[in-house]
Amino acid sequence: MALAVRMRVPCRALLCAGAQLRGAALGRPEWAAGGGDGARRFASLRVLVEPGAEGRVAVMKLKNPPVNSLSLDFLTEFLISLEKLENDKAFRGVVITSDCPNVFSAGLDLREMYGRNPGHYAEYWKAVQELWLRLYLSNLVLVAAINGSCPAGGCLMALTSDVRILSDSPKSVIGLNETLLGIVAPFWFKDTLVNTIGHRASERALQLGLLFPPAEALQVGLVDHVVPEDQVQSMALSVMAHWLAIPDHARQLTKAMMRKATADRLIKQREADIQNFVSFISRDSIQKSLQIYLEKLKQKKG
Ligand SMILES: CCCCCCCC/C=C\C/C=C/C(=O)SCCNC(=O)CCNC(=O)[C@H](O)C(C)(C)COP(=O)(O)OP(=O)(O)OC[C@H]1O[C@@H](n2cnc3c(N)ncnc32)[C@H](O)[C@@H]1OP(=O)(O)O
Repeated sequence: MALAVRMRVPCRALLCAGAQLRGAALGRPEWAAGGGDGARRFASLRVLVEPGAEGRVAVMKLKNPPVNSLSLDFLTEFLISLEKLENDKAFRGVVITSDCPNVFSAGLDLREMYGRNPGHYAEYWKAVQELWLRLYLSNLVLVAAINGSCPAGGCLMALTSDVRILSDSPKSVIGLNETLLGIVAPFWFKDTLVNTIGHRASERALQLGLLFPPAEALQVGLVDHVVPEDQVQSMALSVMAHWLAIPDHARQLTKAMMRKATADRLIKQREADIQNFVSFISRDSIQKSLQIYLEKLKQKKG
């Protein structure tokens, strides 16, 4: 337990203080309790939290339409929700899934990284780091019920979970496709992938910006199960029951033992990583790549 306590992420209080302020700015500082489960069911604008099973599992539904892009407001609300669950001793596991049809998450919000100022980029990147650290080091059992497309930052989020279930649908592609946008996956995205599928498979996947369809994602070990779309959540809850059969303290210490060194690499150089991001994303050539990519996304419709 001591290790688990030591692993708590630094700067969390700072970000959450900022998060509450941001919540106030949104005019929605309070969590709305509702339903028969009282305080156990709560929601912000962009994250729904519902009881999953036997009162010890929560289901977090990402609800940032149309594509669950990880905007700064979304990240803030997600982090507050997660902290609430971490602090509630009743919860031992969380299933993370999407409330948006056909998309788990479109990844980082490109509008947060395009045409803004360095201060904004720094604030955004700090929130992205915080999301990864909080999820990667979570004491809870996390199961990603990936019910749709899961590129880049969406894939990173899924990779922080202990288990990944992917829906068997042509839309459900998953991977770190950053190179396709003309950008580079940061080292801690890469580390998380390597820890999941190994070095050679990661090298290929990262350089080519591969988005794996379900059968290939399963084969390479990017996901643990592929099931029909309507069974993703029930499978997630059934896998969760298996993981919850293990005593928490032993499982948490083992998880920490497996993940701490990877997390520490970022923790030791958070500020430098922010500065790297700001200078990289501010380059004219990178802004141009993002502009072209955003235009392509728009044209796809018309
Ligand atoms: C030297 C080392 C230095 C290191 C520095 C590190 C730098 C690296 C930085 C960051 C890493 C980046 C990580 C990321 O996550 S980048 C985001 C990658 N995401 C994607 O490529 C997905 C893009 N989206 C799609 O492919 C599709 O939208 C879809 C498959 C998810 C869903 O398709 P569909 O249902 O058909 O929806 P639309 O495409 O029509 O989209 C609807 C709407 O949403 C907008 N949109 C889509 N994705 C995003 C996004 N990620 N951010 C913001 N907005 C997005 C899209 O433009 C449409 O908008 P509209 O036309 O205004 O309606």
